[in-house]
Amino acid sequence: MAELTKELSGMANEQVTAQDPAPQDTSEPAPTVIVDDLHIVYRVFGAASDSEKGNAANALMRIVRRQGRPQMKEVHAVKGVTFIARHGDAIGIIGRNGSGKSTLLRAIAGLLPPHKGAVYTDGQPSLLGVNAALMKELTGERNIVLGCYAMGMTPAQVRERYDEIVEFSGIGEFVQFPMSTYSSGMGARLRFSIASAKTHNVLLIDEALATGDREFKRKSQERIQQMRDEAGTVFLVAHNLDVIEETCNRVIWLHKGKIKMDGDPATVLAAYNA
Ligand SMILES: Nc1ncnc2c1ncn2[C@@H]1O[C@H](COP(=O)(O)OP(=O)(O)OP(=O)(O)O)[C@@H](O)[C@H]1O
Repeated sequence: MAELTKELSGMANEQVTAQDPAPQDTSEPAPTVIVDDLHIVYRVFGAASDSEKGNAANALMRIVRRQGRPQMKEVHAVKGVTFIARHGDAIGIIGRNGSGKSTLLRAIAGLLPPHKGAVYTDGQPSLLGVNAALMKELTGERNIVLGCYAMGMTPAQVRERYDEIVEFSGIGEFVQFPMSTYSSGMGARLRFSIASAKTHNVLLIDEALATGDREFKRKSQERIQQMRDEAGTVFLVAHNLDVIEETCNRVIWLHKGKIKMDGDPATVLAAYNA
């Protein structure tokens, strides 16, 4: 990994950096995530070609002609992204809708195969997203237990952390109700509480804090800080730039699948808002 780090720092890249990279400092924390010239391409089957789209007559003709083979379209969502994240980093990822933020997180979590390039991670990253896999038809209680098992906790560890998870989520007696009865904010809070009950080397948070209220936001920011202190790395995608500014020590700005800027929050957010 050290060799790759050296190699990457020597690589030419077109990204704008807000601050000059620090000279090689041997006391720098070790890398947790290395993203090396990553390209992610989605293949959408059944998509219409550009000349055919958006036309009801064309759609009808396709049905009448029983056109068998669907068209395949490619969406190049991440285009040559390169960066290194280190222990103790909290990295905010910002950018317009469709700029590739969620795709990048999913690729770091190992859920999307690179079309080109690679992602190297220290341990298995955990992705906590708006659609994180909790089961709506099960109660909060059951989801806490299953979620903790899914993160590799033992029954004894689950028993030990259970009350704290419920307390942190603030969902109270709703823990006994199916998650389908929760508001989106309650669901997001429970997901964050479960995910943060375990120390992660790399935690990826996709908009999960967006729906929490002010009190929950404060608590979750403290929890993220605690994870950083325990030398984990946290990635945070949020449209709420205040959350990014208050929580992160570094911000990556994605634009049309490429890194437009990478640096300290004040500088990058100022440029983004300009
Ligand atoms: N499952 C998918 N299949 C095909 N294309 C996809 C898929 N998911 C995302 N895309 C496309 O990839 C590009 C990047 O999407 P992505 O969701 O990563 O952006 P984002 O920055 O997270 O957007 P938002 O801020 O709206 O959440 C977009 O053009 C989107 O249409």
